[in-house]
Amino acid sequence: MDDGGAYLATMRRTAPLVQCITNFVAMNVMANVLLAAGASPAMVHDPEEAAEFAAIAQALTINIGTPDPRWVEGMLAAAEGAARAGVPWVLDPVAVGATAFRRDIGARLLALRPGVIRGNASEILALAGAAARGKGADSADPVAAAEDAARRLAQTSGAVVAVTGPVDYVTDGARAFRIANGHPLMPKVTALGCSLTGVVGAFVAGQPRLEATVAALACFGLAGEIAARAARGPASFQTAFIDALHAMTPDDLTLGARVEAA
Ligand SMILES: Nc1ncnc2c1ncn2[C@@H]1O[C@H](COP(=O)(O)OP(=O)(O)OP(=O)(O)O)[C@@H](O)[C@H]1O
Ligand SMILES: Cc1ncsc1CCO
Ligand SMILES: [Mg+2]
Repeated sequence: MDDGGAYLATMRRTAPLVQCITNFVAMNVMANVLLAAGASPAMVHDPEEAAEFAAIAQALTINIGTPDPRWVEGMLAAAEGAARAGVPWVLDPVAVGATAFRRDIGARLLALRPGVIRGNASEILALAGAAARGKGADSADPVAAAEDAARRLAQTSGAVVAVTGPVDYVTDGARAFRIANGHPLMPKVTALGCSLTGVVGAFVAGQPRLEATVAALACFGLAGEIAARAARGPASFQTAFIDALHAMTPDDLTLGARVEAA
């Protein structure tokens, strides 16, 4: 797992169409982050078209950040459409432990077998059925506390599970990696995690799920490190982050990725 650049190069070459069902907070920044990374985002969520669109996308991502019943119908239809068409899909279970509504949505989506689940530590703990201390969309648990839950969730769901935070942890239930890239300004910009879920979708389109997810996380974290050098605070950081993602070459990623087997 020492050539993250190859996964970035393939993603750029194919420029995958990524269908994003995401929250109202994330929609604009997520689309811009995906364009900067080299993918083609499309925000398509209504049940009238979500399943049909999933069959023409190269990846689908579903984020439950600001749900309502009609959007949930669109999420379920899209996940089913993706499964029928063999399109990989990524679940971002925002604040899944916070309310009964979110727990129910999380369980229904999990039953539709996401290829990857990407969340912060509190979200992965809650989705796995363990005690979690999430503070709404923010994590209140350390990544290390969610590693066992992530491994179990990967084994029971068949998904690759990514827990993000200061050091990310990714597992398919058998193998696992830690990714040390990133910067403390990243959680100070809302929806960067949601945007990362989109980038994970772009990387897993047509590529092996575990390795592509690790490469996506390293790429995202490295862009954060580069952006921090030019930033004066969270607002200028967001701008610099999109620029850094756009400027990153496959060689930059291979040299800058800090990935270790766990
Ligand atoms: N303290 C930190 N230091 C370095 N990198 C971090 C830190 N916290 C988060 N990150 C990085 O920020 C990115 C987003 O992860 P995070 O866990 O904050 O997502 P999230 O909680 O789902 O965010 P949001 O819900 O706001 O979209 C990841 O690339 C992660 O590695
Ligand atoms: C702040 C916030 N609230 C619901 S979704 C979201 C974006 C970060 O997950
Ligand atoms: Mg999140």
